[in-house]
Amino acid sequence: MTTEHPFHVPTVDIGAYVGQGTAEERAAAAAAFDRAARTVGFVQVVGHGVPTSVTDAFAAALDEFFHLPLEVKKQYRTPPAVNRGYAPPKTESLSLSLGLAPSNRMHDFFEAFNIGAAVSDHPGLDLPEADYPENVWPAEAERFRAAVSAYFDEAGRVARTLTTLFADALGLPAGFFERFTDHSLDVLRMNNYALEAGELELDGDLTGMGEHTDYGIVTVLWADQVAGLQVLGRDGGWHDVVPADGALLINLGDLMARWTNERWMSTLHRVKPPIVDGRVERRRSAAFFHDGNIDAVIETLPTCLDDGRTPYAPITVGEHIRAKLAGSRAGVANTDAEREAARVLAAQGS
Ligand SMILES: O=C(O)CCC(=O)C(=O)O
Ligand SMILES: [Fe+2]
Repeated sequence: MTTEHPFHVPTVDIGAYVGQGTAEERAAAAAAFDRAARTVGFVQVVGHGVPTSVTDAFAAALDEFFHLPLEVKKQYRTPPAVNRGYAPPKTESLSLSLGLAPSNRMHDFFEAFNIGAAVSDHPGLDLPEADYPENVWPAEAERFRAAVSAYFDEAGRVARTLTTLFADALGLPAGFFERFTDHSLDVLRMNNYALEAGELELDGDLTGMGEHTDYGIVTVLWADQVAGLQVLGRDGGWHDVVPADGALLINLGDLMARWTNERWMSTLHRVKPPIVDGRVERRRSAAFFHDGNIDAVIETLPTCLDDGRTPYAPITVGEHIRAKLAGSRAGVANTDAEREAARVLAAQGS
């Protein structure tokens, strides 16, 4: 361990990109984001413009669904190959998205509900149904669909605003990312971390969600201000991170690390809830994954070629995401994530 880089998640105000900020204000925000992306890979984003009324209704909708009986929730399961609907506790293992066996030999205890971009959102494009499946909506949670859809739209707007900022931060022409994201494979994973009393003993080393990097371009993370999320710092240690007041946490995914040849970091993270008085404190989160067009080819950006590192081989969004989901959802260890897996192994024990 070294104290050379004390761990800190920087705050960036993107208000100048949400509204019509001046060129100077935009340049300052882009430069601040670039610094954070190079050194941490996680950012507290403020000035995002998501109304509190939308996040409040969204949080209530999560409660409405997750408080339903397990048997009801299970009606909304889909096969592992379909990344939609309900995922019961202990059915997924995120560390397998890196090709690593879960550290406690158990599945992660989060339960989740996924929605995302569907074929019907893009009439006329003839997108593959397997990657853009239709959503399922729980009939028993009446306000769920409207409230979740409203938040999905806001999170998508924030993600697209961020890619506008990314083009500036990376010295690319305005609108550079649009042709890679006009039918982006966007998914919102809503997570609930809650174990019943009595389930604790069974699980020894409790993992809410195993260590992983996110797969796509950028993730917009809403979460309760409750401990649990841990981020791997450059010091090799895991650090607790909670969203700041009014902030959304933003982190970069593997496709951005590939595009920038790791000038920007796809940072490893996990969820390890602390146990207080013999129980875990319930925690909700929702990760909006902006993953890009299924057919987009991701290769090192022209402005990121000159740093002496060997570029990653070009890959399509579809190839990359399918290998990752086969790991986390279907238990097929991903053998194509050596660089990330090595970083987890180096940090183990810390
Ligand atoms: O629950 C969290 O804070 C993190 C969730 C997460 O990393 C994910 O869904 O990919
Ligand atoms: Fe994640």
